[in-house]
Amino acid sequence: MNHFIEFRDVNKEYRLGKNNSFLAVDQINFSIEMGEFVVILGPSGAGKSTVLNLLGGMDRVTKGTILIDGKDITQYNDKELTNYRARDVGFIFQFYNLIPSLTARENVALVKEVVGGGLDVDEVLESVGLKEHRYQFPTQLSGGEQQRVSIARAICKDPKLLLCDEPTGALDSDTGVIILSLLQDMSKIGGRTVIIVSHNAALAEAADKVIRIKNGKVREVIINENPKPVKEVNW
Ligand SMILES: Nc1ncnc2c1ncn2[C@@H]1O[C@H](COP(=O)(O)OP(=O)(O)OP(=O)(O)O)[C@@H](O)[C@H]1O
Repeated sequence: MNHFIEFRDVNKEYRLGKNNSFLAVDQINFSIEMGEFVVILGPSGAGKSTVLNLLGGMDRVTKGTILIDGKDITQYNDKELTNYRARDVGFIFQFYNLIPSLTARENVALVKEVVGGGLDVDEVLESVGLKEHRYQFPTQLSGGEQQRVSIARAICKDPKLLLCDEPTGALDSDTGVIILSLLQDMSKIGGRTVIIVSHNAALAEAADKVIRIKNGKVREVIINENPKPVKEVNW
């Protein structure tokens, strides 16, 4: 069976000075199917963000293969990797990285302009509940609203996958639930592949697949036959 995403024996070693190195990702194998809502869990320093960065083409493996939709991204040259990042991956981070001098709408439209193609900006803003706020600047928006802008920015190019690194890390828990619910809908209703890195083990109940990482290794992969809607999880 061909998987949408496959990590095969992936290592990431960081060089620390001349004679020292650190294996942040140690022989990792896992697969993800198209449209899955996946959470990568693990303690601080486990290697979660490193895995996400390798998946998003922001960093290169030391060894191993990463297949995305049948293509081995570890073999991409710099230009191919830049194109992959720009067209195929939507990133959502803990801090929203919005451009302060642009309105919500302009922040989203800018990405579309750079990448080309994609979805209608106003429809995307409406789908994340920001229609009324689209002409406001980031400082005039709440944290949850700013994160919605960053989600709109990530999905407007209609990427193959959405990668989210602690997307609720800077939000209060009620707002966090709303954002996670929106991300779950992106997968359940929108059919997108959504991968979230989190410390929050409660999120496991809502995921189709849970990948637990510790000390750079996959400790466990759990497939949930009946994931809960985020709003029904006991946070
Ligand atoms: N550029 C780098 N150079 C050296 N070591 C690094 C580098 N980036 C990450 N590491 C190390 O790799 C390990 C894994 O880091 P990573 O950020 O992937 O962990 P994490 O599970 O995402 O942690 P957290 O939940 O705290 O963000 C850590 O011990 C970190 O110090």
